[in-house]
Amino acid sequence: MAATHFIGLMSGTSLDGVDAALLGSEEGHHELLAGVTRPFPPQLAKLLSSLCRQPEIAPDVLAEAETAFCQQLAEATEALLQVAGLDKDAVTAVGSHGQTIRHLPDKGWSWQIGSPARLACLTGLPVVADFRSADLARGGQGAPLAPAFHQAFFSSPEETRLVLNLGGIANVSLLRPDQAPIGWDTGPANTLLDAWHRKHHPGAGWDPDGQWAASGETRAELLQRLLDDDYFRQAPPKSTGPEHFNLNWLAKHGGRSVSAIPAADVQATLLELTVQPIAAIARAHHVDRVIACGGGTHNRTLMTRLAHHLENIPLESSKTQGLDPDHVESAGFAWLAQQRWNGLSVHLSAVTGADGDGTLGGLWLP
Ligand SMILES: Nc1ncnc2c1ncn2[C@@H]1O[C@H](COP(=O)(O)OP(=O)(O)OP(=O)(O)O)[C@@H](O)[C@H]1O
Ligand SMILES: CC(=O)N[C@H]1[C@@H]2OC[C@@H](O2)[C@@H](O)[C@@H]1O[C@H](C)C(=O)O
Repeated sequence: MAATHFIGLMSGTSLDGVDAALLGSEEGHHELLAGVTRPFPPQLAKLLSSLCRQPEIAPDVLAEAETAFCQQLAEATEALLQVAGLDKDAVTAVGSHGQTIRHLPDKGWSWQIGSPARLACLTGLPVVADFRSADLARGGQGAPLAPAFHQAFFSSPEETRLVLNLGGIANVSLLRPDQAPIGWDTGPANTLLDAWHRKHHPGAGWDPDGQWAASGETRAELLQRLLDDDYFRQAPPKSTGPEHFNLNWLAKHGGRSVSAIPAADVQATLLELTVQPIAAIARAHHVDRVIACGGGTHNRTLMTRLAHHLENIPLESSKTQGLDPDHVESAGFAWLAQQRWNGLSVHLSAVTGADGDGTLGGLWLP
């Protein structure tokens, strides 16, 4: 069978830009052939961030953001093809996640912008998009979707593996030999760390290498207050987003100590809030290995603290398995596009709690 090429586009909850991946597949074997990350122009990042936070959204502002966002998706596709040295005729389709503006699965919906029809027109390529709606319509959370791809790419017949995405939100996939994957969002990964850092270092996107967090001291009482949120206790299926974990949440759950202690101590405590629930999951499921991806893998303090809490469980970057940690999510949407193109069901109901499995996403032709 000849090799096929699918492109995946993802821009996540961190609102840092578009990740694009080119996935080559041949006889069930998948390979990341190229990946690019294009930061959003600052104006667009600001606009998207306000849409994600504002309780009310004006249609004109939304349309403006969506149009500019689609342009970024098309430019990322173009840049990817150039880096890969591939003619677009060799690409079967583009899988486009879109930008999540709201994720409220308990109300039965999750909303991603990024008009697939416009993108198909701009790129001249078929586009597969709207990956979450069918699962939500079947009563599922509509997230996380990555566990199916993680199973296809990272599973082992001998080992129980935990694949961990450290984006704005953290999500895990538990891959056990000969079993369907399960997975869920564990809570915040970088979203609170970024927001708290930005509040105290205006203009700086994130805490480089977690240096500020490393300069602070974890406050056990504050950590316990934050861990008392029901989300951490809730059994899967579950998914979340910055709609829940944001600075208002921190103020509400942290109480007076958030403003009374040094800001660096709050950052150190938020870092523990990210790593401790994840490590507890890995230990409880006796996993043989944790494979990490997402931007948080670049935060050395976060990775060091996670390794500490994992005790003797090996922690490695997805790079050691042949997949750049910055392109796992986008590669996942290339893979999901391939499943949809081939009319294949994606087995995610054990993850999302949907009534059953089925195809995910719709198809837009140029
Ligand atoms: N050098 C670094 N030091 C510290 N943090 C970093 C570094 N590089 C990236 N990050 C973190 O990674 C985040 C981006 O991660 P990523 O692109 O995986 O998130 P996302 O895909 O937008 O989120 P999600 O997976 O929730 O949708 C940044 O916002 C930042 O917090
Ligand atoms: C609604 C939404 O955009 N959710 C994202 C977010 O980012 C990480 C986590 O929360 C995960 O649930 C999901 O993304 C990945 C790609 C997923 O669906 O698996």
